[in-house]
Amino acid sequence: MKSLSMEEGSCVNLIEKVFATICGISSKSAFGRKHKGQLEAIMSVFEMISNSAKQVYVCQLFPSWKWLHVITGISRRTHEMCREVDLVLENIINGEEGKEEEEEENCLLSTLLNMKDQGDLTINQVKAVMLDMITAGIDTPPTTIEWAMAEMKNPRVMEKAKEEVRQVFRSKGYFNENVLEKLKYLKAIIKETLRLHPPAPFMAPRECSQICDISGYTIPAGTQVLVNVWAIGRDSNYWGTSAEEFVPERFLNSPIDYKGSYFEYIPFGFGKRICPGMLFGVAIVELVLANLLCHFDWELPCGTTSQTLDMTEYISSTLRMKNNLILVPISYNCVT
Ligand code: HEM
Repeated sequence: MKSLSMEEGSCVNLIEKVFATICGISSKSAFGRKHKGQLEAIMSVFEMISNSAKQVYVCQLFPSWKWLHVITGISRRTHEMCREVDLVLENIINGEEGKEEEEEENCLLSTLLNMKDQGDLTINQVKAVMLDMITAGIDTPPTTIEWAMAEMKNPRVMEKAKEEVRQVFRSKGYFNENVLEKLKYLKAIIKETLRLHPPAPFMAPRECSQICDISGYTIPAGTQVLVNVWAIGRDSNYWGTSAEEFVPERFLNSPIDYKGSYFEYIPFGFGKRICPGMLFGVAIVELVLANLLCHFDWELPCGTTSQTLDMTEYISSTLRMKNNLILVPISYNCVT
């Protein structure tokens, strides 16, 4: 977590800071020790895909207008982007394949390449998994961290979180997977953040396999269906009169988890296509937040108060804060 060092007392664009750290963690587990040389290539793939995901295409609403893609040049641009992404992935993979045996290590890419050598995967499947890791795994944890820190504008929540994190750090001297288990309130904060601000508010689209009836509406077979996780998370039928408020306590002593078996709470989706990076993603968010809260006090910049902090949402590749969260870190020595 060295890259999380902050300049005392100056304004910090939190998501930018956290993004770089998480990109490093994710690409290290995907690409191993050599990830540093690949970071730029990985980021270029991420940029290309997320820029294309930001576009709204008319034929998503009117599928019979697909010809519009051809005459407006969208089809051509999409093919060009795919070729470019493919080339970058090819270069990353060739770099890994060219490694001497003693250089090989236990990262996702080398595991996938071993499977490919044994005939269990094709090269296109290897590329597809790596692309999934980059596109689905890099943006979601930083977005969650930014929203969690913004919601902790409530001093009661912030104080309680800092107290818990610092107490645990004092008794252990570090954070690892076992120590994170003790951070019950922090875990509740993350759950509450994902309830109000799910980074993927519509999950992956589903296709209706047979005609069905929902609340009097007939949904024909083959219809693309989007599940509105965001609206479900704010529905007062499930969350009561405080549905719109940030109250982490609702998750203390609650059986609701991330596994998609409580349909009122599905920030990681559910069923066959539930997020495969769930455990990894939650661990990253917990680890980064624990460190931020342990080693720093946080203030809003001059002129901003918890009432005026802009919490407007913005749909990009994930559901982000429209205006990045700017905070002022004050170093805190939690050992003394
Ligand atoms: C806070 C962090 C994260 C959140 C909230 C999140 C959320 C989601 C959601 C809602 C889906 C769609 C699930 C569905 O439609 O049922 C998804 C899919 C996916 N996620 Fe995550 N995710 C997170 C982190 C990660 C990480 C760290 C990785 C990789 C290391 C990852 C990899 C994936 C992949 C590959 C898919 C696509 C699965 C498929 O299409 O079958 N996610 N994620």
